[in-house]
Amino acid sequence: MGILHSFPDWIIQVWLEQLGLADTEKLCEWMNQSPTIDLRINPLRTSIEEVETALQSAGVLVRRIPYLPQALRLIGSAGSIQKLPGFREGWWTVQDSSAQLVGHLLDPQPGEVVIDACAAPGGKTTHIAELMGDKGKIWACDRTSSRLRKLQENSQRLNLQSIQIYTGDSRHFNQFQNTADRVLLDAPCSGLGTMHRHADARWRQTPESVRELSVLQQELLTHTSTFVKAGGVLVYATCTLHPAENEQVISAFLAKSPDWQIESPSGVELPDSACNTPQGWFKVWPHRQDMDGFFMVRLRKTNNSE
Ligand SMILES: C[S@@+](CC[C@H](N)C(=O)[O-])C[C@H]1O[C@@H](n2cnc3c(N)ncnc32)[C@H](O)[C@@H]1O
Repeated sequence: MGILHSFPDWIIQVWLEQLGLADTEKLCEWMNQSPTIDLRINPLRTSIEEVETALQSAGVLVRRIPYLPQALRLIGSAGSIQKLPGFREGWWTVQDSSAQLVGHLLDPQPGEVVIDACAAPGGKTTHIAELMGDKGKIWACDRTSSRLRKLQENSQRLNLQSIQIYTGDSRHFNQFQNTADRVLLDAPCSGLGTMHRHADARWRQTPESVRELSVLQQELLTHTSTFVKAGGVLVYATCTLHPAENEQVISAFLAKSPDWQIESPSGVELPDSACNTPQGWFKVWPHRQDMDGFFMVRLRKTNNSE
């Protein structure tokens, strides 16, 4: 039981209800390990083979990651990330594997209009641009301008042209109604799936802050869903493992939105045990997949909706 005490009781309770004791202990052990560093290769600038060779020549060990043909995991200490070969050239971005899965679930196509409603600092926006071959239009919205500056820097470093930035609250944008082929809502959340990356994160949130986040998430989902054209797609994602911010947000939305349904992805590979929810949403438990905790679901607006 010792390892459980390194997390607040209410968080342990949330996990015990979903996992049982033995699995919760494994999750806590995983969350107490040092975080791994994954790279997402920018295929518009280089190839995974070229990055592997450059890193190995600099003495950095890497391995490939199942399910993700453009991803590498750094093995052991790599020193300063920004000094590694290929960083300044825009060959790659640091992004955990589970966050990379979100872009694949969205599955954006060249020439489409995509709205990234909570975009900064742009890990997923830049992935979307790469997946679209930098062809099409991506509206990157966020209410935090300091984080949007980071997004601007990242897209310049990666030499991406298709991203247009909007500062503001995505619950109040009115100019995007029925304009997007796809919307990504990577919602603000309690971050219970990434606590190993932020030393203070496990103490920062409370049950009350989770309740407030859940309300914000539902408001964001309700409004940003209106951005999607009939027949289009919305992916909702968080890096938390709290049902009140995930399953319950989606269930509440679907209950009042008859023109929306969950869609199982085709042509997208996700780790098996993360795919296996009967409801169709994906939950990445870190200790099972060896990647950050994530929740993601693809929703489709039916063709006959306005
Ligand atoms: C999980 S982070 C997004 C991470 C980003 N998608 C990425 O992959 O780099 C959530 C973001 O939501 C933004 N945010 C929170 N509330 C918002 C709102 N009402 N409207 C727009 N952005 C919001 C925060 O500023 C934060 O940047």
